Amino acid sequence: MERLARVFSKQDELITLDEDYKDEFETFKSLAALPVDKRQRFQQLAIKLLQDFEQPHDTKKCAERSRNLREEGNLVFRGSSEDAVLNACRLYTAAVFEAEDAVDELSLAFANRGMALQEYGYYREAYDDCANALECGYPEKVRHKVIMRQAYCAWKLEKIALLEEHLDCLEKLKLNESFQQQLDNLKQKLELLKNQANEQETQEKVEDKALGEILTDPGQRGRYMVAKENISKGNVIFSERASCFVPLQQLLICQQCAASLMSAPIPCPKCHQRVVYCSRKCREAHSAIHKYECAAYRKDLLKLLGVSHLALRLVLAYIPHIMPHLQERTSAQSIWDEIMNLARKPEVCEHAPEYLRSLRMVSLLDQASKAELTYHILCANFLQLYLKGHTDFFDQFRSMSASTEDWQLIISALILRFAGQLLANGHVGDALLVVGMEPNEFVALQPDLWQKPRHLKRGQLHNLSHSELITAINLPNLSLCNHACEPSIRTKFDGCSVVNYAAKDILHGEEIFNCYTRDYMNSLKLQRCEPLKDVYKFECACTKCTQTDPDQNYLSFHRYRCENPNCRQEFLPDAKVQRNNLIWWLASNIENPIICTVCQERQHFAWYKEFLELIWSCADSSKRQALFKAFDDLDQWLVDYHSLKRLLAEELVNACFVEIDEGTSLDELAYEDLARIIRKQLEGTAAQCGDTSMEYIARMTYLWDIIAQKKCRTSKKELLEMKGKVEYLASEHREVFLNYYNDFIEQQCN
Ligand SMILES: C[S@@+](CC[C@H](N)C(=O)[O-])C[C@H]1O[C@@H](n2cnc3c(N)ncnc32)[C@H](O)[C@@H]1O
Repeated sequence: MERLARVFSKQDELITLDEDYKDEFETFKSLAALPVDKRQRFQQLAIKLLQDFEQPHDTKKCAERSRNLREEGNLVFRGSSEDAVLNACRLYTAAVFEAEDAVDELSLAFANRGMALQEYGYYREAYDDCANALECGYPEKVRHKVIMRQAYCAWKLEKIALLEEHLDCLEKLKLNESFQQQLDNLKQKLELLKNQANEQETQEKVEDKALGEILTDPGQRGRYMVAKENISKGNVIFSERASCFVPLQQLLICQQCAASLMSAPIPCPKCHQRVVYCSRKCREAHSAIHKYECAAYRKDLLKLLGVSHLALRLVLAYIPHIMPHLQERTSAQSIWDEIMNLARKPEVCEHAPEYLRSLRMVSLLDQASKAELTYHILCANFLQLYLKGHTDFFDQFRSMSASTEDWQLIISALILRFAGQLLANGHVGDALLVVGMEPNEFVALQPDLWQKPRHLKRGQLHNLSHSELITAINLPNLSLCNHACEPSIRTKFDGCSVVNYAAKDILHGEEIFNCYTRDYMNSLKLQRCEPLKDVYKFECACTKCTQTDPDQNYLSFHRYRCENPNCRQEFLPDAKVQRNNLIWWLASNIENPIICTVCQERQHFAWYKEFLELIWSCADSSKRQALFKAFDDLDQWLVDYHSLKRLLAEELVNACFVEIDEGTSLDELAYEDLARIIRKQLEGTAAQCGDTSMEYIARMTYLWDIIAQKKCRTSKKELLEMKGKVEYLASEHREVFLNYYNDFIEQQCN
């Protein structure tokens, strides 16, 4: 990071930006027009840095590490422990990762992992690993073992054509008696399968609903979306699948579909374990992008470039669509003019291809600060030089009329343009992950959690309660929604797809709003204004911001009863006196004590410290009881759904579950208390964040665990209501939640 900053700062000294920002193309044209020696120095700085980023690599050491891990996996696999198979899968996965480009070891690691995955019941993944092993050159002598395994998995997956193919291949090999027996068995299975049913590829048909249409306002708010008909709360307004996203913080999620619950991640062997796929199919689908990014991942430079990495992905994904419009263009200027023509064409309808919808997103670079603009220019230039020097990206333009230099100019300008657009239009997607897991560990391979594929053990659902931002993602349809502090949509992120539900009833012709910041229930007006102005360059005039008391909703979650025995009145803190920060419990806000607005006495919150002390000692059952009582006593100071009550409930529940997870058994009353506190917390969460929010669902997992263990009373109504929330989860999580419900909870409906 430091090296890049140093180079950028030296480059910055060599360029002067015009006072008036014109556009991305003019910007790079003026850089190209720098005096030759200056321009060379400017570019050499970046080119040298790109070379310096190359990382040493020792294939022999990789092979050694991989072999050790695989051998460790073999020992575990042969062992008798309950978790042997999944633990072996973890070690074999580590062996696959560590092998990197040591293909001999890689093929063995894949083959062994395939064996363990098959044993555990992950047949699709096991099938892929057999193919991976063969592709990496699995030894000829023993290939029949892997092919037999593939055939077995194909049978389990009911893939008739694949099964036939593998059996044909095995027929041609010389097999010993035992393998011949297996082959004969599988041949019989094939006949049975053929008689059973026609193999049908279940194609998930994504219905392309769109209950919103796009209108344009000549003013600042530009394009916006309105309801084409009355839409009831909870209905789907529109869904969208992104073709471009990047994992945040180099998370190891599938680069193609953003799956986060992978059981057999397949890494790219060339870029030092930084890129993974959930299947061979995803790896294949992403190859057109990755072939240009692989070297950058290898140098580990993409993490330094923020939004420009996503901008690069847009360029890589859309260039093949844009190029046919530009075949005859002979100069950079005419190419750029045509791209801008495409970007300006009126919005035909929501069915315009994604690259056009993305080209048409608004950009706010003309309003960016000089420092911000310079940074994005230097990032775009850096990436263009990377593509030129370290990939064959520019070869595709050889058949075009314009020169490679022209295309270099265009690509720099396009990366800059997309980066500028993404600053105002980019989104971040979330998913439920496990807290505190090492970055190179995978949820689906944790033996403590699972009883079989996609079925958690009883009492383990709460481990999937950590909602984290995992992707920076381009969704040009969702980007058409303008901002209001009370959004009309609830967006569900499902890998790289989104589904937008109506968050309230919306009337025909009403504008459909997204919320770009924390909403009016979760922030003061002043706290929202700043990012809206800084990032999105507008002042919010939504109904919530313009009402007489714009903070009333937020403040209703901050009602106190005064501690002063002579006052004891209910009061709402004054946001101005509190300097727009009511979160006194954070250490950073210690200077912001809460003042009673009735008697003007400062509140000392002695009970808060006592509560935390009880949490720290909640391993002790008498302290635990005192803690439950202290929670009920919070009502003396915190009124209704005070947001601190929710937070303290969370601390309490987490602390108790740490004890439960460590084997402490709570008595019946304690479980009932815990369930009561979670229900209160859920009520508060529903009031402030909505009862379909990720916050709600995350906290609900704790109640499901208590119910699954038959430790608290419940009603059919409560169970069915909670089951309904699963709709708002990504499909891979929905499957796990529904399995859990069916395995442990459904039975209690009776
Ligand atoms: C994600 S885009 C929304 C779609 C945009 N109106 C368009 O024409 O493409 C965000 C930009 O739209 C404008 N915008 C969004 N909400 C607005 C609002 N409530 N008032 C004024 N401008 C708004 C701002 O320029 C903001 O940077």
